[in-house]
Amino acid sequence: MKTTNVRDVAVETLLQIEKNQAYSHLLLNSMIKKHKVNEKDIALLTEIVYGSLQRRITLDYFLAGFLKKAKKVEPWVQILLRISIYQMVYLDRVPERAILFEAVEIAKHRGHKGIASLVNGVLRSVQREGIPDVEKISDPVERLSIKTSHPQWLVEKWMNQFGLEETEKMCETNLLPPTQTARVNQMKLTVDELLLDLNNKGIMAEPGDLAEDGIKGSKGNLALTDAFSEGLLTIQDESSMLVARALDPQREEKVLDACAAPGGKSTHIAERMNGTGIVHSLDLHEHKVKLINQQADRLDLQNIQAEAFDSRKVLERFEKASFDRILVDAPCSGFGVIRRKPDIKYTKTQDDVLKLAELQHKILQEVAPLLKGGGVLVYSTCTIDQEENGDVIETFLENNPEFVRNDAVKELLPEKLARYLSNGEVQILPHYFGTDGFYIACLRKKG
Ligand SMILES: C[S@@+](CC[C@H](N)C(=O)[O-])C[C@H]1O[C@@H](n2cnc3c(N)ncnc32)[C@H](O)[C@@H]1O
Repeated sequence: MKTTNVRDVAVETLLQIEKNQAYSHLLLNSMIKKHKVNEKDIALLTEIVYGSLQRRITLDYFLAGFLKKAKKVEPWVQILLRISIYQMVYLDRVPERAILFEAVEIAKHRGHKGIASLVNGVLRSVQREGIPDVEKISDPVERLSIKTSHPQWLVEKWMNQFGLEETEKMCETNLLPPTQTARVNQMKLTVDELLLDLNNKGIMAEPGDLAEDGIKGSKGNLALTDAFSEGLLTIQDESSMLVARALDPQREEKVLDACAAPGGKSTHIAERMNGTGIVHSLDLHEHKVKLINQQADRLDLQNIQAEAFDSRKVLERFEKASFDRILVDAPCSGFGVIRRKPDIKYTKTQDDVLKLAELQHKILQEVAPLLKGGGVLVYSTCTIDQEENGDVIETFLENNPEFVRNDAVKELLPEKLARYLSNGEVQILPHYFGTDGFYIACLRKKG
């Protein structure tokens, strides 16, 4: 594949993400397959797609001054200009001459000569005049929004929740590529044994930064290793690995995972139980249940029973007080995983947050009676939004006085986390440890 086409595939991918609100990671994978993008070009394509998506607001701000005289351009032209400016500003290794040439070629073949000359004109002006200095924007919300490409409403919301300094650090971290991490299947081997095995095979990996089950890989895709196919590891973010630790399932217990697909935490729970007992893994969507089963098969776990079921109706399916432990890893806005899914910051709205909080509350309320007295309930999300996290737990505890916060959870979680843990709950922000942003609350039922 010629490099020109890589940029064209980038334009097509970004156009579809915008038009169909498709998830960037899923769409990019299918475009790579469809256009048979070779190994060498995948890195550049990924960088251009993610980079220009991550910095969309910033790039549009850079472009606005140069597009002033042009009438509103078509979406594909805007995207072509964005990816070109992205490469000019953020990618040192691509010569500007090549960027301009290829942008003009794409404009010619997708549009006509007039558009090609507009694209050429805009990019040449950027080259000549340089981009505006975002640090000069005086309003702090607007400056942070444009500098780190997060919508203003989100920056404002986070500033109210965390203050300017934390919000700034978080927004900057959201622009960084995520570290590749995996969870070691400790039913089969230890972290040290797996690291030795990987390093012997030339795969560079080292212990994780936060979770005791975690490793991080520097080069190559851990999902393509023999260790992955042999069920020795599972791709998972380190903050996510803390959830099963907080739940602390014991051998032979009966556990409910109310929102389980694709099965990252169910399989961890099942591993922690050493393949004994039973984990009932529910998910609303039939097609996602298949993903849980695939992971359980790969890891050779016999103690997971996955089924499609709406957790808002579990009382029709299970008996009250029949579970030792329950996990609600709830559907959420995903504001903690913006590094991986940048489209989230442009598509999710405050209305979504409110609807999600309602759903989260309904699920928690429904599963609560299923827990035995003395049992543990863990609620987690991959968001950093107070309304979906602390507020949901606060309301749940008000409505369910038989539940209390389980501060003992701090003994189960890494020492490093202690300063962020209080009253059995922790909000991890992405810049604390370079992990996803995550919320975990651990509760106990009296009795
Ligand atoms: C955050 S994801 C779970 C991730 C999973 N625990 C893991 O670690 O791989 C939330 C899941 O909840 C599911 N979900 C949404 N509404 C649900 C409902 N009413 N009942 C059961 N599952 C639901 C979604 O399909 C989604 O797969």
